[in-house]
Amino acid sequence: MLSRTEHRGVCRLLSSVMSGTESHTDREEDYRFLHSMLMEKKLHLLFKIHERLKRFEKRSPVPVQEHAASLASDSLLSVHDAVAQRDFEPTLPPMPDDVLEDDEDSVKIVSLVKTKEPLLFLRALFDYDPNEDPTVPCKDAAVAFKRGDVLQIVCMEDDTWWQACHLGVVNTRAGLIPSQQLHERRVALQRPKALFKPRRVKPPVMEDVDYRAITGIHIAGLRRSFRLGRKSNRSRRWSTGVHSSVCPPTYIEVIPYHKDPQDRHRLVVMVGPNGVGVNELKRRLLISDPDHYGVTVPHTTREKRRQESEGVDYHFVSIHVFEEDILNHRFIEYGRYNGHYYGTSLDSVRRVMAEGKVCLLDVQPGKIKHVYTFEFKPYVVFVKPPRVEELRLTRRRAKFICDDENRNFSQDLFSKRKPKHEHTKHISPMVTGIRSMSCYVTEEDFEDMIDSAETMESQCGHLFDKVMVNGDIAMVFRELKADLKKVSWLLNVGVFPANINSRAGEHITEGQE
Ligand SMILES: Nc1ncnc2c1ncn2[C@@H]1O[C@H](COP(=O)(O)OP(=O)(O)OP(=O)(O)O)[C@@H](O)[C@H]1O
Repeated sequence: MLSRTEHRGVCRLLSSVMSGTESHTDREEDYRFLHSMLMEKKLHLLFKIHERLKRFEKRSPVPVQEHAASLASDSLLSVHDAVAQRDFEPTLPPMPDDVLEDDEDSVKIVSLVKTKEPLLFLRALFDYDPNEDPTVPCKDAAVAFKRGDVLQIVCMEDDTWWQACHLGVVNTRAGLIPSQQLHERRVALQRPKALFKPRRVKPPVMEDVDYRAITGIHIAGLRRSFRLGRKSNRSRRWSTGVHSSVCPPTYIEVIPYHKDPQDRHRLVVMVGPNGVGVNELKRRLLISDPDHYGVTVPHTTREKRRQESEGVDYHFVSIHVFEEDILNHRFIEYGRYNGHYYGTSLDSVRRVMAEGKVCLLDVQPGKIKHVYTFEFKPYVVFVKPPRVEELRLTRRRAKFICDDENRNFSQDLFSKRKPKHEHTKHISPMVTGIRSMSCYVTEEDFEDMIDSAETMESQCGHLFDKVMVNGDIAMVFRELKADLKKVSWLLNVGVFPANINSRAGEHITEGQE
């Protein structure tokens, strides 16, 4: 901007120019042209530059270098040459020979070059509060966020501090956030402390070597899905040694996802520790809208019972067919119980989705990867327990219900629990003819649940789209239902495997995790 005095000077000069030219411009349009040209802002700036140079000249500057002029000319020429030879463009690899041998008339090679410019939205996988960070260069210039928040990245040039703003927040401003590298370094420094954190470690339970890997319990018309090994020695389920090899969760790239009316619903995967309430929530969703929600029908190699129907209770298949499906990676998870195979297939998920329903799938966190594909676009809900005080309050009357088939299994599992009624009917109004027993949960189960949730979160937290603390069941259910109605979700892309649908269904034998 010109200063007031400079502006006044320029105006005076220009008006004198104008008055001087009046005698030479006899046409109105010439006059207008000259007027607009002389009043141009750029011209004023040129005057200003000229003024400055004149002032600089008066100081009789000495050349910094003797050859500055030739250097300037050299650099100018080298820039010229780079532009002329299009040197600034990325170098493409040579055309592969075999392509040229093909019968194709013409070949077009398209190369997508990713520059350093951020394209991304990131979902934060940890909480950050600049007020608690003594290393932040300026607290006011930093952005606080909670795990799960989606951040729009503005600049990633600095290795330590990136710039980002919250997505979808009105009047949001960009600010500093710790870079992935910085957060990883910090976690690595804290890790030794975490490793020495006292944890309850239980000795392995020998009976579990032959534990029943599968349940098939009716709960309100839905068969309990195969969380294989859920009932096993829980201290072993999340084996040690994983922490040391896994990078700490930092950020994950996400893309906006808008469901078109003709698109299938995304698969809803629900995970959580034993007894936290995953099935309870599934059951409530199903009852609330059976036309909208559906669950998978499992496969089994055991004999069909009188009261059961093919394709409703199970898909009854031969051992040969089942094993072939295992080899062809058709199962998300499978296992053996009492010498029979049980499993949840990818096709059973597809079937529910093809009916236009939201498929509710309940798997172990370790199996999420089998459905983490563009086909299923899973929305992963992690159900975690509240603090132990709230658990005690809310679960005082909660029971684990098992039918006859799983009674022995249940007795193994909950050996510490005292069965209240040996043979009571299921509380579910939709279940008939199944004798069941119920067991009260113990303090130890609560602790297990909390421990297990912590481990799941630290190991698979980056896969969770939604974390729900299951305290007040009515409230949690309302929140979940509202959440699942949202049409515009964000899809994690950072975790999609390169080879989609390649290998599903890891082999799990009895007692193996
Ligand atoms: N928020 C809650 N408040 C009170 N009771 C609850 C709550 N959530 C679940 N329950 C009860 O806790 C018991 C266990 O719940 P549920 O069967 O859904 O657990 P789960 O996560 O499916 O575990 P598992 O797969 O090991 O059976 C059930 O009796 C259920 O009704």
